[in-house]
Amino acid sequence: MPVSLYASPPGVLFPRGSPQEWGQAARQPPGLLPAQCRAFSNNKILVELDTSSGVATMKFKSPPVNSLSLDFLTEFCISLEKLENDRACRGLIITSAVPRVFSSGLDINEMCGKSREHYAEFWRAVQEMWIRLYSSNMVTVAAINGSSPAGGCLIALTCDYRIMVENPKYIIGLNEAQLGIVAPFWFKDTFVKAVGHRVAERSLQLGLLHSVPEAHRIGLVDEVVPEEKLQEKAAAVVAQWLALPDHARQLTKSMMRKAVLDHMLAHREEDIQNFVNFISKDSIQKSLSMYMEMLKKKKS
Ligand SMILES: CCCCCCCC/C=C\C/C=C/C(=O)SCCNC(=O)CCNC(=O)[C@H](O)C(C)(C)COP(=O)(O)OP(=O)(O)OC[C@H]1O[C@@H](n2cnc3c(N)ncnc32)[C@H](O)[C@@H]1OP(=O)(O)O
Repeated sequence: MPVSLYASPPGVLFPRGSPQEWGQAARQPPGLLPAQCRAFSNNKILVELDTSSGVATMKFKSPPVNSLSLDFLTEFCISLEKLENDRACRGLIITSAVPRVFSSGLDINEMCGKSREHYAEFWRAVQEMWIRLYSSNMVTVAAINGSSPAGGCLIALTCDYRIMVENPKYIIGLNEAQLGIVAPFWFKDTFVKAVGHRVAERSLQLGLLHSVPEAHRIGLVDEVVPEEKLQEKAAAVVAQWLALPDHARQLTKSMMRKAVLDHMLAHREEDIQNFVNFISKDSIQKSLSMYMEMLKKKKS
């Protein structure tokens, strides 16, 4: 019997309507998947569950860069909830269906020129995503097949294990400082837990985006593999973790993560207010606009 780490985290994010309705239309037609495979999909995420192994693969499919918009976060949380509640699912591999990018992090458009109410709703969705993934009963593995700055890196850090594809063009890190913004305390805590205080402090203050070998060296990613080996390696890692009794692994995970999770949950509303006040400042809005301009110029 799975042990609930945080039974029913606050589900304020979800739209009304039956979760069963969601994704039905996008189900794979019968015959395309092996009998032991179930799939559901929405606009931004595809999930395939292999019921024989108990492992689901979640693929981000929101081009051009899998940015974490409010819609994306909502669909991500609904997908996580469906899997968490599915007794056939014990492990989750998160990866990208978009070439060269795992996730570009929070959608900057959601943080520019919007109302305070919108910022609050958006930030609650970011929190919800992290709470669900960080407290998941499932074994979670990030199969990072592209660049993964800021919020993208947070998703990877929130998993139990990170495997990244070796590619000189890919980068990963919490680069918020480069945008003139600040990684909130629970991004920082998640990062510190993975790489230690000194490495995290330097990386966060400088807003570093690490190459793949460097990310491996500092412990930001656990393993580096060639692209063609990624899925096989991720499946092997999940199988290794799932070989342990669920209750022992889940309680250990809960114990290791409790302090960080409790801290966040205790300060959740305050964190939303801090975000809204911070992001509404003219100076921050200007920094974000300049960063978006810079991204666009880089292309031309
Ligand atoms: C006192 C304390 C108070 C606490 C307050 C807390 C505040 C904390 C606030 C927020 C935390 C923020 C977290 C974040 O995640 S911010 C997002 C950071 N992300 C980035 O910096 C990544 C930016 N993107 C890239 O570097 C690249 O796009 C890439 C490496 C991911 C991919 O490169 P490439 O394949 O070359 O694609 P393009 O650069 O050409 O991009 C294509 C297209 O997509 C747009 N775009 C890219 N990233 C984003 C994004 N994150 N949001 C929105 N849009 C994005 C890009 O502009 C291009 O658009 P187009 O020109 O219109 O095609």
